[in-house]
Amino acid sequence: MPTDTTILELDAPIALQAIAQLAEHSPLIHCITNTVVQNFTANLLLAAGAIPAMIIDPSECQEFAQVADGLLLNVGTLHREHCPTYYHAAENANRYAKPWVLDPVAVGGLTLRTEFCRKLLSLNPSVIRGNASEISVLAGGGASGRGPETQLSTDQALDAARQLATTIEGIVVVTGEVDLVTDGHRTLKVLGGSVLATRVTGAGCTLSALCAAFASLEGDRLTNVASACWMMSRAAEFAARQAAGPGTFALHLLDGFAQLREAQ
Ligand SMILES: Nc1ncnc2c1ncn2[C@@H]1O[C@H](COP(=O)(O)OP(=O)(O)OP(=O)(O)O)[C@@H](O)[C@H]1O
Ligand SMILES: Cc1ncsc1CCO
Ligand SMILES: [Mg+2]
Repeated sequence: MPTDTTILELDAPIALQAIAQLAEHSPLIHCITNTVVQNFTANLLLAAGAIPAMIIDPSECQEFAQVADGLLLNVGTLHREHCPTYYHAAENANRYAKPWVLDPVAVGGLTLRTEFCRKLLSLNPSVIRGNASEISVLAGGGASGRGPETQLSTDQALDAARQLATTIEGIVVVTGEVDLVTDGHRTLKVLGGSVLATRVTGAGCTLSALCAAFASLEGDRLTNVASACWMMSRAAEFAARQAAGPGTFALHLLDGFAQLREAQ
C-alpha cells in the first residue's frame, strides 16, 4: 500500500463513537507497568470505561491472556528478573490474538531496556506508544531523551514512526504537543491537550494503557487508537480549566475521563 503523506486530524464524531464503544464493552486490560504509575493507570482506565488488572506472576499471565482483552507492557521500572515475564505475556497475547501495547520508557540511554525492547519488536507489538526520542531510538535512530523525557518534537519522529510501524506491521503513536498515530501508510494527528500533562508523572504511561483498551475494540484500529489520544487531550483540557496546579490537574484528569465516558 502506498504511503499517504497527508496527515488528517481525527474527527471528533469518530472519537466519540469509539469512546461509546469502550463504555459498552468495558475491555479488561492486563497492565504490566512501572511501579510509579500503577494506581494512576488503574484509576484512569476505570474512569475511561475499561477494567484494569495488574498481574505479574508468569503463571497467572498465561491464564489471564485467555480472558483479557488487551495487554500493556511498560518498561519504566524494568528489572532484569522481570524480562522473561514480559516476554511470556507478549507471547501469550499473540497466542490468544489479543492486542498488546509496548511503552518503551527511556529507551536509548539505558542498555538493558533498549536491548530488551528491541527483542520485543520481534513479537510484533500491535501498538507502540512513546515520545519522539523513544520512537526515534526504537526505529534505529540515535536521539535519546533525558530519562523518560523527550528532547524532540513529534514531527521530527514522524519518519521513524512510519518506518517502525511498517517493521512491526502495527501502529506507532508518537506523543508530544501534537500526537501522531501511524500504521506506516496512513497517519492521523490529535491536537490540543495541556502542557500540565507533562508536569505530572505518567500521563504517557496511562495513555499507553488506554491505547491497549482502544486497540481491543472492533473496527479500524488506527482510528480507535487515535481516539485514545483524543480522549486524553480532551480530558487534559477539561482538567487544565479546573486545576490550580499539577496536583489538582491529576485529580481533574480522572474526572475529565469520567465525564467524557458518561456523556456517551
Ligand atoms: N507540550 C504539550 N502540550 C500539550 N500536551 C502535551 C505536551 N507534551 C505532551 N503532551 C501530552 O501529554 C501526554 C503524555 O505524552 P508525553 O509525550 O509527555 O509522554 P511521555 O514522555 O511518555 O510521558 P511519561 O513518561 O511521563 O508517561 C500525551 O497525551 C500528550 O499529548
Ligand atoms: C519517573 C519514572 N521513572 C521510571 S518510570 C517513570 C514514570 C514515567 O515514565
Ligand atoms: Mg513515557
